[in-house]
Amino acid sequence: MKVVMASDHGGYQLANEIEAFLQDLGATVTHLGSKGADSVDYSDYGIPAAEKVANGEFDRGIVICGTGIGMSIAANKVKGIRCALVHDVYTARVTREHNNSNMLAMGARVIGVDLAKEIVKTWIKSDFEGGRHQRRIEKVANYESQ
Ligand SMILES: O=C(CO)[C@H](O)[C@H](O)[C@H](O)COP(=O)(O)O
Repeated sequence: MKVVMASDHGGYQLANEIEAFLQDLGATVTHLGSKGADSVDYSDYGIPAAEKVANGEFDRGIVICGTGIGMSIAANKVKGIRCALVHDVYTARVTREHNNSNMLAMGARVIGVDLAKEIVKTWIKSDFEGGRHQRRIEKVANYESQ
């Protein structure tokens, strides 16, 4: 699986941990940055990451800022992106099964490294169930296309 990552100054430390963790899981990871403590704007990193998922260059995207909120809002502005802001293992699984989320957002100022790794592992390994959920995400996609 090819995964693109993005973070800002609030998320880069957790993002570095998650990048290594994803590689241990067997994923091919590209981290667009930012990778340091200098203050940056999450939109400058989150939107390019989302575009690379939307255009098929990457299978999934993981974006991390202080809260995860800015990154998730930015990513979800890109057509075709279903970015889920997740801070627990249950919704990590269900957002794959029900929403077919193609991006995951987390807040490094909200959760710790161990929980973030559990969330990422669950999200990577869970599959979309289709059926009634396909109909629902299609309705969202149709609205997005108007
Ligand atoms: O959480 C975020 C956006 O939703 C960002 O990661 C920022 O860290 C947050 O907005 C705080 O920004 P600051 O410049 O570090 O105060």
